Amino acid sequence: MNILFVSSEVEDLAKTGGLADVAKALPIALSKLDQNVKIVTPFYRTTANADQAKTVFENLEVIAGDLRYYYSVKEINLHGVTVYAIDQGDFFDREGIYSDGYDAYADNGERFAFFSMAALHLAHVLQFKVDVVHCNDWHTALIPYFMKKHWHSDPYLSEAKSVYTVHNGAFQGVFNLEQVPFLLKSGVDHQYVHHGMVNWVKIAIQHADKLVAVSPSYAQELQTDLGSHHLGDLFRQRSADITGVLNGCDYSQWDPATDELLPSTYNADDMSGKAFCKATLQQQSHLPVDDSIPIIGMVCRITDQKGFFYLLPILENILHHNVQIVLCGTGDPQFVGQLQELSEKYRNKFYFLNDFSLRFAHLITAGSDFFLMPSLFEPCGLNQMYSLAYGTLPIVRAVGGLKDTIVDYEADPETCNGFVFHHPEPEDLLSCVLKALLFYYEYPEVFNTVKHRAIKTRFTWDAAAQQYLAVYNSMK
Ligand SMILES: Nc1ncnc2c1ncn2[C@@H]1O[C@H](COP(=O)(O)OP(=O)(O)O[C@H]2O[C@H](CO)[C@@H](O)[C@H](O)[C@H]2O)[C@@H](O)[C@H]1O
Repeated sequence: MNILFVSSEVEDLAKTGGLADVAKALPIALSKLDQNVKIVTPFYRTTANADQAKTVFENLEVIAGDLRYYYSVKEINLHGVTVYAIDQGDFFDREGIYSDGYDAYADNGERFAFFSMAALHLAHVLQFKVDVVHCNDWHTALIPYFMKKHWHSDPYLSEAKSVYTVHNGAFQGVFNLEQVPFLLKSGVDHQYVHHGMVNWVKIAIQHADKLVAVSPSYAQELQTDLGSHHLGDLFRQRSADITGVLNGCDYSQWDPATDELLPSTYNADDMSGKAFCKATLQQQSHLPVDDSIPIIGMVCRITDQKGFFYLLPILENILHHNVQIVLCGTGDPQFVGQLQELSEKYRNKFYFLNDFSLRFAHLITAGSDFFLMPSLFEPCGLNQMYSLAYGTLPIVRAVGGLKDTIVDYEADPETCNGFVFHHPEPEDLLSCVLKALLFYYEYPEVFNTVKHRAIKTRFTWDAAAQQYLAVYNSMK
């Protein structure tokens, strides 16, 4: 099949979160299944590996009404998969990807409406006869609509079907139409405009041939009022076309046996290197180096989604116990401020790195005993899979993909691989963390057995790619 995979971020090139991990690993896994995949993504100022990019087209033009937009295309080889990076300086040659800091760029709608159309235009320019256009999250959510409205008689796109994957349904691309000249001028049917506003994800739900959620539980949750980010009615109307496909874990990047970012590698048969990683983590976090103290690690965007509003009220309570916490993340300035205050107050117990650091993320994953993900919602979650692979036991809320991947000790001692709580409330979270700590101190042998079980768990991208292929084939 000829697959055009369109994503606003791709790991190794540009990344702010889990979408990037998927946009690299899934196309590579699909190409290993002999599919012809081409990735399209923006060429940002911060795009890494830019030195390897070669310009393959210049001065291409897309038109929206009387507006003309010009762009070039750079080609990059990503482990055998061709990436076409849309180079449009006004839109993408900036400090950040979506924002300069915390505030989103005011013209994000315009930037990604253009990008979505340019991705389709590029398929035409390449004379790539597309079977499936696979779009991801709000940035590319207009694509299924553009395909029907503007490309229905194009020789390369007229027979193409569209798949829309929901990685995070909370971000819906809601814009005032007046502030998106590209969309305004290219024409949008009036039923999608409410009080001057357009919700791109709503349009994708109505126009994509198939919808995929990044875990089976999230596919269910999207069809409930509570878990659908207010889109439940629309998702329910498409229930026959929604599939849940659990993301995989990219073990070429996340395997403690081969991880070049770690001070010491280790594997299930010899986990001594993990203790060295723990000591290094304690050292780099300016915490007492002591193997007997359990470390709870966290790596994430610091947002409501990740549960900070009910973690913060009990963080001090956790810190009163014999434990260390290491957190690496960026996000909401208010949460960040509170976390910084706490880390100063508990210098010997809590280290907070307010940064985006791949190296430190790997060190936390390897050096911690527990990995905390108290998410309010979690479409799939990747870090719990990474931490399992490193023998680091996840403490998670039973939601979305966390529910599909982590089994609590009390639910099933034979298959358990972590600790699970249910209600997004401080008390529930606290008692789960304390239970995990008790387990660490009181039952070291069982803890060890579960660690060994965790490190052997596998969630492969091959399995996920096979399921996506089944979705693509179902549209033929
Ligand atoms: N400060 C930091 N330093 C270094 N690395 C950092 C970091 N903060 C985050 N990361 C990395 O970014 C990625 C985050 O992935 P997640 O899947 O956990 O969350 P995200 O909410 O972004 O993704 C959304 O899309 C993905 C993909 O489908 C879903 O799994 C998820 O549930 C959904 O919310 C991980 O690779 C993590 O290590």
